[in-house]
Amino acid sequence: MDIISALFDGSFMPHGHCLKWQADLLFLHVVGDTLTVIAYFLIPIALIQLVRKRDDLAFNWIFVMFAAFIFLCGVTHLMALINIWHGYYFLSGLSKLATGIVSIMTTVMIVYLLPKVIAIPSNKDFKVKNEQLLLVQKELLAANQLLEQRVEARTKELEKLARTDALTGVLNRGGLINNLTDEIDRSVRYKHPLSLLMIDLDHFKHVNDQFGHQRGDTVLIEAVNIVSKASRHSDTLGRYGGEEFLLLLPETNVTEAKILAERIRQDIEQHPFCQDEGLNISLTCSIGVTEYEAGQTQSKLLQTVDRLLYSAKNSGRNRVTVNDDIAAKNP
Ligand SMILES: Nc1nc2c(ncn2[C@@H]2O[C@H](COP(=O)(O)OP(=O)(O)OP(=O)(O)O)[C@@H](O)[C@H]2O)c(=O)[nH]1
Repeated sequence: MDIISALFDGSFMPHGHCLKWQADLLFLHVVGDTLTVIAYFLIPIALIQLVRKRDDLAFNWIFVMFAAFIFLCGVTHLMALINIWHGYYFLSGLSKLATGIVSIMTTVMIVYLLPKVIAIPSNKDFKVKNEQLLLVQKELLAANQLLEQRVEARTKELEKLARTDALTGVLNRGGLINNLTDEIDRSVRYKHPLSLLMIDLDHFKHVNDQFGHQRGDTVLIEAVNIVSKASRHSDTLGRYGGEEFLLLLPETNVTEAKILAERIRQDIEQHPFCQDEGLNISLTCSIGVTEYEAGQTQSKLLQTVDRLLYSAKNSGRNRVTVNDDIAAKNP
């Protein structure tokens, strides 16, 4: 109770006496302290507002301590203002003590925090880091594009491999069927002729039996070269089966196809196979020739050319058999 009444004991000599109640001095002190009090009470409000709105700020509790310190400074100035007319020096001393304690605590905390705050990256650091990251992102993007190009190229390569006959390098059966579908579509769309040759080496089994499987492989490769040389770039050659090949001839009618088939037959008949290995293997082939007819299905077309090939075989081999019905329409 005594402490409380001592605190609010304003009976001491007011500070105005020290200033001799001189108006200009009073004016200076009153205006100076009033402005300081207003500022020191407003700054903590702003700091508390900042902490409330930006709870992500690092070490934001130091702003609260700073707000308390400035508020107490404001109280001290307020007391100085009051003490011009009243003598509340205990209360004034108490406010100074509180300000001192909070100031010291804030100072200690600032000293403790200083290295940590200095270590926080500056805007300039962030800018540099950001530029580095953008550069890395650019490099990653370029690497990704390169990777995508390589994957695309590799995929194309693999797709090509999947459609290629490993021994002869021409299309395999799957690839041939794909191309035939496309060629039929083109032929239907543009009403252009499309012919088909099915070429089968005669008695090829004998080559294998007599000269070995490896030489048989060489014969197949050479036969492919002969057919490729005889045909156009726009023609498509593929291996349909073991020693059976299919040649697709776009923009070619059955009459023209027959001429080509005959040339291929002769080229194979006249070619000395396996010459590089010191041999001179003679071989003939049989060829079925037909032309795509409007409305015909792909399987019907293949059946027709297959039937013609076997007709050539049955007629004694080493010959070309043409679909006469169509040939009659293309004299
Ligand atoms: N070397 C080799 N031989 C193959 C390959 N594919 C199939 N053959 C052989 O080709 C031969 C085909 O024999 P056949 O179907 O009796 O036909 P062919 O002997 O040519 O008789 P025709 O067709 O009736 O004139 C078989 O001996 C198969 O082993 C291959 O990739 N390499």
